[in-house]
Amino acid sequence: MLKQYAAYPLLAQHKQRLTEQTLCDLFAQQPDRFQRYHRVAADWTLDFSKNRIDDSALAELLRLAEQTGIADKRDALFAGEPVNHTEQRPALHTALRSQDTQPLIVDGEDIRPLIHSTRQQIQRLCEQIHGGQWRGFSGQPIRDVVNIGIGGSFLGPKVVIEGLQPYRHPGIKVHFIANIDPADMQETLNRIDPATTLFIVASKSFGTQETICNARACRAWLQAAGVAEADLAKHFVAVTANVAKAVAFGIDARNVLPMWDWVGGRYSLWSAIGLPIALGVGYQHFCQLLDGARAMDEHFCEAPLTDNLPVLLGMLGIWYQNFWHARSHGLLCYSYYLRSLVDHIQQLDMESNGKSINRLGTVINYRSGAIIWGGEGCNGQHAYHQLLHQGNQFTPVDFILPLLSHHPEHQAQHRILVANALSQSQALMQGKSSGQISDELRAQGLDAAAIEALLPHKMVPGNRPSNTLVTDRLTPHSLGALLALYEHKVFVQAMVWGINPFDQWGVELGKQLSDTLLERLQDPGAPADQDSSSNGLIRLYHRALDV
Ligand SMILES: O=P(O)(O)OC[C@H]1O[C@H](O)[C@H](O)[C@@H](O)[C@@H]1O
Repeated sequence: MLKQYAAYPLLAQHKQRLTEQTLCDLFAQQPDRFQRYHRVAADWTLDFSKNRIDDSALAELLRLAEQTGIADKRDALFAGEPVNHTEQRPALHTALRSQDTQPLIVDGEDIRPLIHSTRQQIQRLCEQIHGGQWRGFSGQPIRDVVNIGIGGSFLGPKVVIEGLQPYRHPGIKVHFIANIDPADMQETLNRIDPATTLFIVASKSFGTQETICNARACRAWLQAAGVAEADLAKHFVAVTANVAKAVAFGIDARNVLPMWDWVGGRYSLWSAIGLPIALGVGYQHFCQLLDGARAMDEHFCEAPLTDNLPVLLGMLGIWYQNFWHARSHGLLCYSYYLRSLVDHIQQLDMESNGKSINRLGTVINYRSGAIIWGGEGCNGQHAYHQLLHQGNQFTPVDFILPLLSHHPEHQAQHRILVANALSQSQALMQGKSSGQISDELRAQGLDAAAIEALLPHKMVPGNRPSNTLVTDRLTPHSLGALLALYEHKVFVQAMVWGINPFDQWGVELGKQLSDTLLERLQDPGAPADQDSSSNGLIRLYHRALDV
């Protein structure tokens, strides 16, 4: 698909042309690059001037977006058409934050009232828990909320809870149990009191092994603490699309909040999966988070392609993946509060666009989803930035930077963080030439031979592209907008690559195989009927148990 668009060969020519020019050349030719190549939307400014583009390459990239029919495809997404064609479902996460009151029909039913009543349920729960009316088995109010869930039922709420720590509700602490590794659960249980804990079992399917296993173990922990069967309901709520299974698990039907097939797991933090967010930072802040996402939705729908942040981010990603042969994309978050953002965006992007089959069922002959990696700045500077500066992989990155701290008494210290973010993108762009390095070494008193020996090791090639996204302050509104920005970036890229970003069949195989392997692990006398690597590892497990 991609290679058939008229813009494709022209972009390949632009790439050839721009290979000859460094980012510093481009900045010298266009001293107004920041002015030309920055855009503002929904609390965020995107500076994309430090990319290997000029006006004509950018125009061609946007023509490619246009040729893929991005505007129509976006409208189909928002209108609730079955864009997830392998599961014959719409993907209506945007409806969860919309204020539109026009009916939106899915399977013959208007989903607006469902969204509305679920929001009311979330609000009511917040009132009861924050107001101290909801009480545990011994009559004490709830102080700890433990979200048991994994994947989309974990990563989105976690990034928001961490991101909005300055807004946390004083009476509630939110914890997460995701991993089947019992250490995750036990370490959490060690920190909480059964009498004041509410568990949220968050699972769209209510069939995910890790979640159900952890939920059972937490129920047993409550029972062991003396909670009678009749009182368990005071300590459990569920969020799921499979109410029957939640009720069969033992959760009071009145305490089951709905999820729907038309919301993908990794797009679900805006639904009742966001309950821990509302409980952790307050319902009003949860609403502001949705407002921020809606502001980005409106921008995505209304702004021309040339001003459209998700389109620009998406197309720049295509530029590097498909024309400059990048394999990965880094997210460098200069905010402690955003330290887990990369985990969420990793699932969002890699589970959505990690596909090699197009919508027609054909293997694609171009690169699709990038490997997403990254972390928290400045910390990364003292770890993996070495590879960014001197390694031989072409790796575009996004810097994400709130300009102001939530701790004004430490503004001077925060300024150092800002300086580091800016200096890293500058260093990636400019590098350091042999002339500069020789001068420095000479000034330090090194002789010519020593300088010649050190020079290649100290040179920094530069010419490495980056985007910088800044906002004044990380608030519920700006965080919502940021998360929606990346959702739409992923969508734009999927449309250009012609793939379905809303299914995830690849994750099923491991789940299937693990059942058989679990049987072999449970039985020391099990036949060695797997491949020799698996048989060998099973043997080691049994041996370790014996020791
Ligand atoms: O919410 P659940 O049904 O428990 O699913 C949890 C997660 O597990 C699945 O295997 C998928 O990879 C994720 O997309 C999903 O979010």
